[in-house]
Amino acid sequence: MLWLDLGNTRLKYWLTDDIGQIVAHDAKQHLQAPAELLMGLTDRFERYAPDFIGISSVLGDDLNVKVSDTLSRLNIPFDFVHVNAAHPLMNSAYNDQQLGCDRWLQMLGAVDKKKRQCVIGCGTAVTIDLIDHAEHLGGYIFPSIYLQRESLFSGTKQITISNGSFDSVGQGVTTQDAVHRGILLSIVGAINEISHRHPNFEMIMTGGDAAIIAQHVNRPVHLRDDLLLNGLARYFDHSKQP
Ligand SMILES: Nc1ncnc2c1ncn2[C@@H]1O[C@H](COP(=O)(O)OP(=O)(O)O)[C@@H](O)[C@H]1O
Ligand SMILES: CC(C)(COP(=O)(O)O)[C@@H](O)C(=O)NCCC(=O)O
Ligand SMILES: [K+]
Repeated sequence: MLWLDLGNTRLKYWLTDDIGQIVAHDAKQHLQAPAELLMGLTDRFERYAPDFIGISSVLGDDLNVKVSDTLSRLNIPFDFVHVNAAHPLMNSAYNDQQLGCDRWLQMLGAVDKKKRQCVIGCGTAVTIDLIDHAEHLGGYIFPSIYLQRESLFSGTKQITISNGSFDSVGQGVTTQDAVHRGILLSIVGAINEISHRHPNFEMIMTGGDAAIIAQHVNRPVHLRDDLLLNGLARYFDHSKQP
């Protein structure tokens, strides 16, 4: 099986064998041209010869059509995930016409009827979702580190910070540090606030920036970079069962 996760910044793929072990995987910035990036991967995908391609996309219909056109050339069956608020594994109070497919699949990959869970996606946006014994209560969306830095750059005259590392939440004494620590604090502060409000929820984090952010959260966090993959596998496994 080949699994694709089309996020707002990066295209991720995983190739799994018939017992679900990951055989190959990669993540690449698609620079808002995912179909073109995919074109460059088609011969590799053909060599993999998967029997099915399962796709999570938050890129919208126009890009999804271009992705479909590219994949159609491979003669490999593929399908996009559609959010189902009444899925047997998890019921959601969220508007399922609006809920991002990646948020839903990350939850589907983690959901456990016996637990209260806080699932945090650290991608282009940071998403926080609360699941109480397999009931999705809803969640939060806010800009992640690069989006926040870009908005300061474009929204102010004197802040022209465009690179640097997000590695501390200590107060800064230069613009460079005040910007990077302020942004990280805004994200970590929000997560710590949600964690404080829901002390008995298990904290689970995924996404490209999970490792950077988790280390500043004031409670143990389960880092799961396979969460969306697990959700894709559960979704398509479920859709096959009678
Ligand atoms: N402007 C940028 N410069 C460098 N890295 C970036 C930039 N924007 C995003 N990234 C990186 O891309 C990754 C995005 O995470 P990912 O979970 O793949 O997001 P999405 O699912 O939204 O595509 C993160 O590791 C982040 O550090
Ligand atoms: C919130 C998101 C942009 C996160 O996407 P990502 O950061 O993984 O690219 C995505 O889940 C999305 O487009 N959601 C639709 C709006 C909603 O979930 O309410
Ligand atoms: K947008």
